[in-house]
Amino acid sequence: MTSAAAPNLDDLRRRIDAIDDGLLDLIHQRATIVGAVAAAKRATGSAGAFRPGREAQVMRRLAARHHGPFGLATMVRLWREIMCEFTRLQGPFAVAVQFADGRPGLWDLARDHFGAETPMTPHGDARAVLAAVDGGSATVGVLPTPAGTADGAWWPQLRGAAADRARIISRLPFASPGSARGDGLDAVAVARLPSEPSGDDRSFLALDLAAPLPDAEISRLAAAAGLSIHALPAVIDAPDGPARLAEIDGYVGDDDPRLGRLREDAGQRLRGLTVLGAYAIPLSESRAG
Ligand SMILES: O=C(O)C(=O)C[C@]1(C(=O)O)C=C[C@@H](O)C=C1
Repeated sequence: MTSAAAPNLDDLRRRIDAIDDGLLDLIHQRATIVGAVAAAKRATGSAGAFRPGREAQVMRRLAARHHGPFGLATMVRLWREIMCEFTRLQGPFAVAVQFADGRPGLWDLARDHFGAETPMTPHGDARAVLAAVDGGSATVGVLPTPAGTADGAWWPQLRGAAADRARIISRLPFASPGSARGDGLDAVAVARLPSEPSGDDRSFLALDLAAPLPDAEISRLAAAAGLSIHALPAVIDAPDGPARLAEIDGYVGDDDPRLGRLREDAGQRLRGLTVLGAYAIPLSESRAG
């Protein structure tokens, strides 16, 4: 009877070295291709390096392919770092984060999502984060996901008609909160980018109402227009009537014809309707992160 020779540690490490060399060579090849992607974007006048919809598609494809003992969440972290580096290589990329009351949860989520080498600045409140995004000193702002009736809610500030206004463009964490010091915290990212669908999205609408409307009536009006309400997570009282935040299943762009139908059916009850943005549904909702 022959027994298989015990693996030789030096041989195994030589194989690891060869794999590491191969991985690094592939990353260098990827850099060359991303350089060509940037040139192609410039040639077609296609705005901006950062494409959160495309990044979500890349992550979903890799997550579907992924198997074995190497953790999915760690794989996502590696690719987040890779894609953030390739975003920075195409142009300035900086992140403004709400970091209030010494609570570092959003900072951790932002750093994990946008990369350890991306410049990040802390801001004491959401208004300052949005000012940094509007003023261009930050490409992206990271803010708590809107909920409830909080005073100083930031989402009403995204209402407006300007085509280049800041919009919600992603939700964090995309896979796992890791060791973020936030205890279940989740965040959204805002940026002055044209929003683009990832193929599996949710959208945020601000509904400026003339008077309070029951949730069931909002859902009925939305359904009649072909829109499915995922949640009605937040409301504020404004002098002319309440503003409701609606989270919609699927992607809704500024010129979605369903919005016209909703305006028509709601009539005087709806004073204003703004698309606040959309986000790719995180992997953590469809698969353990
Ligand atoms: O596909 C692009 O547009 C790229 O710029 C490439 C890339 C990547 O590294 O895969 C980098 C940045 C974008 O946010 C999305 C993807």
